[in-house]
Order: sequence, then structure tokens, then C-alpha cells
Amino acid sequence: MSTEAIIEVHELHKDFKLSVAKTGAFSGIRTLFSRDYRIRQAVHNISFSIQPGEFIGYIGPNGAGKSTTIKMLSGILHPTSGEVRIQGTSPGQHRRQVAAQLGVVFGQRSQLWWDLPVQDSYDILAQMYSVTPQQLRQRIGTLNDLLGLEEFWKTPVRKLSLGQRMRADVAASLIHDPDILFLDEPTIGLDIAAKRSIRVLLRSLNQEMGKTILLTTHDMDDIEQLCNRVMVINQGELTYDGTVQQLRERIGLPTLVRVIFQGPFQLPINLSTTLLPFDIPVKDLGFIRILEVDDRSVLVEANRQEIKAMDMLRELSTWGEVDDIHMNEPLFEDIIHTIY
Ligand SMILES: Nc1ncnc2c1ncn2[C@@H]1O[C@H](COP(=O)(O)OP(=O)(O)OP(=O)(O)O)[C@@H](O)[C@H]1O
Repeated sequence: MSTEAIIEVHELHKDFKLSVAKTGAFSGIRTLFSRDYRIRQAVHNISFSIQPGEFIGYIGPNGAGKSTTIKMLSGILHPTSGEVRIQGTSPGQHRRQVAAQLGVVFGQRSQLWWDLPVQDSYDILAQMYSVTPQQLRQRIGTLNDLLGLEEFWKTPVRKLSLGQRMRADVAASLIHDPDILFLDEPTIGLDIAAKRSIRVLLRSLNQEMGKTILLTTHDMDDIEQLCNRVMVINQGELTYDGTVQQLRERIGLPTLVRVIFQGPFQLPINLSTTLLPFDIPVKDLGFIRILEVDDRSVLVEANRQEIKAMDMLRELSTWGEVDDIHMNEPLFEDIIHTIY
């Protein structure tokens, strides 16, 4: 394993043993004495390493194994086999030591005390992590600048809006100043404005405070806007590990282009004898697919990894005088759906 990595995972595997109810006469009595088990493989031999300062999206469909991985990384669950090292230490063997390096936020579950004012929760957390009152004051000051904690400082957690609660929870995960943050769905259920402010916050935690962040989310805008690397897990297996851009290129969904012509235009096909869609070869690069034609415009699609915008424009302008062009890049959401 390399020495620079802040998180290292080597052939990590987790099976859950599920007891299966027996059927038939006397099954209840028999279950008391013997059980049938079924093995559910939640995470299958995954390996990766994360460098300090990375901001990584960990994505996959429901039940893919994301939470199970995060629980093994934070020492809550023991792997069936394989190895995890957080700053060189095994979370399974030294859970407290590793917990001091980790901040964890679960969007669906608060770690704050429901009936206490936010401020009191931070005091309790500070004691749990042996943070001195002076350190706490200084950290809260910095976090207040980033998160606007004063707004709900004295409010019991149960009375916070979801956006406020998420800010309060992110601040709670940072009270002990960990180097690493695991965020599980931190924007779930938030409106557009609250999502934006959480994203601004997460970006500055990563870029200004140097936190290494592993983000689990179903919101592909989170990934596109925040992460420089994405790991995809599906049915327990790591199916992709690379940049968002490389993933776009690998999947290669087409870009849709509507071309509006100034006047009459001449397609390189005869529409009365040709069925659409129809592919027009462009040099040796690939093809432009004609999807729809009306009296002023044509809707085409092309793979931008094969045909650059200039080549496309050059071809389209041989059909007529181009007035305007609208390009729709494939949505990251659609790209992800093709690999789930
Ligand atoms: N404690 C458990 N006992 C048995 N099976 C479990 C347990 N925890 C998770 N699983 C199973 O392991 C698999 C992976 O679950 P996990 O919660 O890690 O998925 P996930 O990717 O986090 O899903 P989601 O996006 O829905 O949160 C699923 O099939 C799940 O049912």
C-alpha cells in the first residue's frame, strides 16, 4: 500500500448472513433448534486509495453497497475480509483513534440531540472528543463564518428547518477538526437554495480547509459540481473509478443539436425516400444522425468524442446558411443511468 494515501481499501468484502424462515409443519419448532442461512454479498472485493484533499463522489443505485462501505471505513462494521487503513490505522482495531480523524454526516439522521439547543449539542460533542473550551470557541467562530450558525444557535434541533439542521450537522461533524469527512446524502430533501448553500460550504471545506471528502449521493448535480473523482458501485462491485469527464467520454452519450437555417436548406438525403433517423458520415470521424426535420430547422445528434463542434458546424453549414444552433450536452444523470 502506498504511503501518501489518506484512505486505503484493499479487497474489501462484506457478506451479511440472513436467517431464512423455514416453511412446513413444525417449522417454528425446528427453527428453534436449527436455522437455514442465506449469504447476501453487500460489498465484493473492492480496492481504492484516496489522496489527501480529494473530493470523491461515491455513487450507485439503492442497495449497491455504499453505506456498507462507509460503515466499514468508519469502523462501525467489520469487513468479512480485506483491509481498510485510515491514515495508516485500521478502524476495526482502533475505532476511537480513527473516529478522531473522521467527521460523518448522515443526511437522513441527525447526530444532534433533538430537544437541546444546537449550542448544547456542540458542548457535549466537544467533551466527547476532548476538545478544549478554547478550541471549541475558535472552531465555532470559523464554522459560524461558513455556516451562519448564530441564526439558530439557541434553537432546539427539532425546531430547525431541514436546511438549518443539515448546516448544524455538518458543523457538528467538524467540532473535533477531522481531516476526513464522510457525507451520506447531505443534500437530500433540500430545496434548490439550501442545496446550493450546502454545496458552497462543502466546496470551501475541501478547497479552503483542505478536508478530504467522500460524498455519497443520488443527486448527480452534487457530483458534477463538487467532485473531481467519482467511484461507482453496483451490486457490491466497483464498476468505475475516475474523473467525471472520463466517465462522460467512456459512456459517450450523444449531444443533441438543433440547427436553425436562415432560409431554404438542402439535406444530403432525399426525405421523400429516406426514413429518419438517418446517419450522415462525417469524414472518417463518425456520423451525424438526423432525427427530425421541419421547414426551418433540423434536429441532429452526434457523439462529441468522435466529432468536434467545429467539424459538426462545417458539415451542417454545407446544408444551408446557418442562423442559430442550440446544443444540449447529455445530462450526467442520463450517463449514470446507462451504467446502473
Ligand atoms: N445489516 C444488514 N443485514 C443484512 N443485509 C444488509 C444489512 N445492511 C445492508 N444490507 C444489504 O446489503 C446490500 C447493500 O446495502 P447498502 O445499505 O450498503 O446499500 P446502499 O448503496 O447504501 O443503498 P441506498 O442507496 O439505498 O442507501 C443491500 O442488499 C442491503 O439489503
